[in-house]
Amino acid sequence: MWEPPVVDMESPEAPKVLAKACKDVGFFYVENHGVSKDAMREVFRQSKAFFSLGIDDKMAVKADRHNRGFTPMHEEILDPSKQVKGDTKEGYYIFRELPTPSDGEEDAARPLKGPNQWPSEDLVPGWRATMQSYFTTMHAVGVRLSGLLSVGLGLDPSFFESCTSEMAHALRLLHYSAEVSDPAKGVMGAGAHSDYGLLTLLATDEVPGLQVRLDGEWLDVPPREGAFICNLGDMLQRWTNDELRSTVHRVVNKLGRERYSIPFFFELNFDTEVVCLPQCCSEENPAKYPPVTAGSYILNKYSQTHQDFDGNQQNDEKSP
Ligand SMILES: O=C(O)CCC(=O)C(=O)O
Ligand SMILES: [Fe+2]
Repeated sequence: MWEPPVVDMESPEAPKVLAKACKDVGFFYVENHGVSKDAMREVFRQSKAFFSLGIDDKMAVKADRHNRGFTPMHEEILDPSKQVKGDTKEGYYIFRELPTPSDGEEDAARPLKGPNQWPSEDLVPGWRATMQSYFTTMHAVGVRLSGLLSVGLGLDPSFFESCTSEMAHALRLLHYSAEVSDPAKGVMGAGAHSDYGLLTLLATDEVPGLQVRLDGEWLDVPPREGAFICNLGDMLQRWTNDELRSTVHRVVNKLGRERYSIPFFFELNFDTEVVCLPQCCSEENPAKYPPVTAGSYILNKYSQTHQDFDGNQQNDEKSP
C-alpha cells in the first residue's frame, strides 16, 4: 500500500526530506511536531461538541462576510465542474481574532479581516479558549515547518517569515456526514481541489477518506496516529514554476461512517505578491503563471466554492 513520505521535524535530515517530498508528491506526514496528544484530543472533542448542536444554534454563527463561522452541510462545492451537490460536510472557519472594522471604508481595505464568531459558552463551555490555543500552537508548527522548507529549498532561512507575519492563517473544523460518496455520480465528501495558500497541516480522526491524485491515479492517504498530513498550496507551486507540487486531493466516503478532520491553513499575508522565483525560470523555462496576490487568489477561490460567500461584498456591513 502506498503511503506519503514521513518528515520528522526533529531530524537533522528534515529540510532535505521535506524538500524532496514537496517536489515528488506535495503530500507528506509530519511527525515530532510537538503538539501534545491532549491538545489534539481536546480540539476534536470540542469540534464534535459544536457539530452535535441543533441546526439553529449552528446557524446562529453562520459564516459572515469575513468567512468566519459555520458553513452548513453541502454549502461548499470544491469541484463545481463535477459535483451534482455540495460536499457532504459542514465546517467552521476560525482566523486570528481581529477587531471589528470601525467603518465601511476601513472594512473595504481589509477583506477577510474581522472578529471571529464564537458559539455561546453555555452551549460549548471552553470552546473559544480551546480553538484559540490550538490556533496559536499550529501557528508555531507552521513557522517551524516553513523555516525547514526554506532551508531545504536553499532559500534565505527567513524567506517565509516576513510574508506570513500577518498571521492570515485559517483553522477549519470539518465534519463529514455518513453519506457514502459516489465519485462517478458527483457525490463527494470533498470534491477534487488543490489548496490555495502556502501549507496545510491536517489532523484527522481514524476514519479514512482522503485521496491524492498522482500520475493520474487516486491513491488513499491513510490516517497516521500522532502525525499531521501536510500538503502544499498553490502559492508554492506558482512561486517555484511547478517544481513543487500543489497536489489535487479529495475526500471519498467509502465506509458510510462520519468523519472529523481539522485542517490548519498556514497562509501568506494578504498583499504578498507571488511571482516566479528567479532560480525557477529562465528563457528556456519561462514562468508558467502570471504574478498573483495571495489574498485576491483566496478571495476568488472562496467566491467560486462557497455558495454563501461573495467576495464582492467585503465592504457591505449589512450584507446577509
Ligand atoms: O478532510 C480532509 O481530509 C481534507 C480536507 C481538505 O482537503 C481541505 O479542507 O482543503
Ligand atoms: Fe484540501
